[in-house]
Amino acid sequence: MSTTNTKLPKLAFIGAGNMGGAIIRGLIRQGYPAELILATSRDPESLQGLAAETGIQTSTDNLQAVATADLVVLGVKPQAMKAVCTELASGVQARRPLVLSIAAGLTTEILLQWLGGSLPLVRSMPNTPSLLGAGVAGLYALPDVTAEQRGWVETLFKAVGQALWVESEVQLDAVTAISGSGPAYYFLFTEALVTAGEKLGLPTDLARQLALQTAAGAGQMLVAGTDEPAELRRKVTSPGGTTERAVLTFEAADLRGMVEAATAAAAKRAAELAETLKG
Ligand SMILES: NC(=O)C1=CN([C@@H]2O[C@H](COP(=O)(O)OP(=O)(O)OC[C@H]3O[C@@H](n4cnc5c(N)ncnc54)[C@H](O)[C@@H]3O)[C@@H](O)[C@H]2O)C=CC1
Ligand SMILES: O=C(O)[C@@H]1CCC=N1
Repeated sequence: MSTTNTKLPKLAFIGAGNMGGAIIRGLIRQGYPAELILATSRDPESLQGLAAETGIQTSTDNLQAVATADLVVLGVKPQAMKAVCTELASGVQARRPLVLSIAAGLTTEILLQWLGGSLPLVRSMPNTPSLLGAGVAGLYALPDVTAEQRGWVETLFKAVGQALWVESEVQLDAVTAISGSGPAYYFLFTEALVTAGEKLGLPTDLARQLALQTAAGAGQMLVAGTDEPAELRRKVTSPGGTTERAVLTFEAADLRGMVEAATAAAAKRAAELAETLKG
């Protein structure tokens, strides 16, 4: 990233916890100028730590933070969002920066209502592998977001992984169900694999190492993209062999049906969250 480009936007992160902090660290790693990043938080100690590590500016005054920003990142928990948006409303309506929400569930309609009226707004759904630069985020922009502003948002998320746009806002509930919550599904499967290894007689540490490295290796093969997931599976599955028995057991227990039911429940919950928090 060019550090001499005068068009780089000035960023204000309102809430710099796990996710906001990960994006800030990613931007700094990519060479984004620290003096163009300001972050606020309710946790002064972690904010000081982040500032010492990255050289960014910090403040505990949210309104002051947005007063000079081109892009305001709303990085607080969904439950804290109403209070934060209401506090920011006068500042963002006066300055009219691009606003980016990373909160699960909360719709653009609700956010704009809390922010005091229309604004250029992007909703996103990142995921926790962003902490390691291996995230993926689904993004939805309101029609008045400019191409340049879309570019700013892509810069942010590409600093911690991939950034993919969706056409309609309702698709973000599906993104939440697949990739937002998705890391937890792989962690759950890995937990189950460790327990199964123990039950088959392996020491816990060995079962753990085998399961973890298998997850990492399989993940690397998937993203290498040389074969589709189904083809990769077929290549492990020797006819009449061990994998075939295991896969048939999964299919007989309707693993695919379980995945569909689980992700449908997550998507439904994303929609419910918005209703619950609307207040
Ligand atoms: N954890 C996950 O897997 C994912 C989380 N998200 C979303 O990211 C958002 C943030 O989540 P995390 O980073 O995990 O939470 P976190 O609790 O680590 O960070 C929240 C930050 O907001 C700050 N904060 C709280 N109230 C504030 C206020 N009034 N003014 C300024 N700062 C304030 C806290 O001090 C903290 O720094 C949430 O809205 C969540 O829905 C999105 C995708 C995945
Ligand atoms: O579980 C949740 O509600 C959040 C959104 C996606 C991941 N964590």
